[in-house]
Amino acid sequence: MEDMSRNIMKKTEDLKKEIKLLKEENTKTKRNLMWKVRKLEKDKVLVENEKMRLDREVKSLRGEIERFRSPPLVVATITEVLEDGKLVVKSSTGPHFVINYSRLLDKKSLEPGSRVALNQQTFSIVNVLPSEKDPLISGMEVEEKPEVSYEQIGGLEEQVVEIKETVELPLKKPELFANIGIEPPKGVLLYGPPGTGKTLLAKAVANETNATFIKIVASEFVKKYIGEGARLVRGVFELAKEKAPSIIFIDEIDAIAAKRLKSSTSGDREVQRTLMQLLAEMDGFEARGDVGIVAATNRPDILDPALLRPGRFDRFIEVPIPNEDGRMEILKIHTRNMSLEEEVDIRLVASLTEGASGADLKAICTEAGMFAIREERSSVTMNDFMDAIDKIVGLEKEEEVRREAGVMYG
Ligand SMILES: Nc1ncnc2c1ncn2[C@@H]1O[C@H](COP(=O)(O)OP(=O)(O)OP(=O)(O)O)[C@@H](O)[C@H]1O
Repeated sequence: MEDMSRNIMKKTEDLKKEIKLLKEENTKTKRNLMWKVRKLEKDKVLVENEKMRLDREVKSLRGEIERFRSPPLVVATITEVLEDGKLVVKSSTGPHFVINYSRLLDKKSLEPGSRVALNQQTFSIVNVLPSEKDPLISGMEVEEKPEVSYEQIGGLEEQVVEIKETVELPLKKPELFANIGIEPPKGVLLYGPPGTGKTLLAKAVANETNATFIKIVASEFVKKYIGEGARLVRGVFELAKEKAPSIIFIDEIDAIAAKRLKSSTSGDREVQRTLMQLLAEMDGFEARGDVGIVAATNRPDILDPALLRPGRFDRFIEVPIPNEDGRMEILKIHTRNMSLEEEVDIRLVASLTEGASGADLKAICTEAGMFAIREERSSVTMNDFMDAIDKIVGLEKEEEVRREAGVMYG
């Protein structure tokens, strides 16, 4: 009896153990299954995302195919807007058409001169096109009366007097020259290192004479508009006459007016043609008229003497790197509106910046201001200026090393 009861107990024990094991196994399996379900759910989301992405790609490729399949559109220019909701357009292939247009189009953009794209079969307007950009305009800067006055130019008193006499006076009082019986200079050449204020001087003259300032960068012209230089020069002079009084400022003139080299590539010939056109334009107009011509270069030594003959650029004004007093004047101008700590000694900044151009000094002031802003201060300290000098002078040195192969002005 006792044996039996022990046996039963043992069996019960074993069964309990087995149940416990099974329970544990069950929990494990459950956990595994849950983990698998979660993973599958994650995979599902990934697959769904991927599907969405592929759907989008298919859609965009379909659009692309559609675009390739659609017939080309005809470009036309509106010549007349008729009263009954119709337009007369001149297609780029020649003929004129009278067409209807959708009321959904912005009526304001449909005016004579606007360019539109037409469906080849139905001749309905598919698109109003942006106006054609004249390459002449994108190669030049045109400013009606620039906002630069002589007070914003530091350390160039003599140059200001000279430019007033040679460019401003003939524009303002041509009769003075006529009475005395002399021709004022036609073109004035400003020469000196980069960033010394040549553009500023030309802009200030334009401001003083209420003239339109038309700036072209000769090197850009040669690079961007191959084969078009001469036409563009003509265009610039035409525009200057149209907008008169005006000042034409030709920056980096050496790019089109370097001494003629013996070897002549097609690029050289193109530059030659541009220069010839410039000379022809200068020869063809009245010095006492209302267009002033100012050119600038860092390399006066390489200019073609033909350009410097009387009646062309026959006045030269040197715009040098400022001396200490000049630097002081320029620093005063650029710190005029800055909030400075009392300790800031501009004279010391001027004495520590030997060799800096006006543009460098402006950069030093801006950088000093940036140091203060970065440290969330509301005024600039002497330390900020010292750090700024280090930074800008350091950059200059790097630049010098990079340029070391080129022969520079001075
Ligand atoms: N004499 C100066 N007085 C005050 N600011 C100056 C002076 N020179 C240069 N600057 C500052 O540097 C900037 C660049 O000068 P600017 O464009 O006149 O030089 P640039 O001689 O025409 O140079 P580049 O030969 O590179 O065309 C000016 O906008 C001005 O802020």
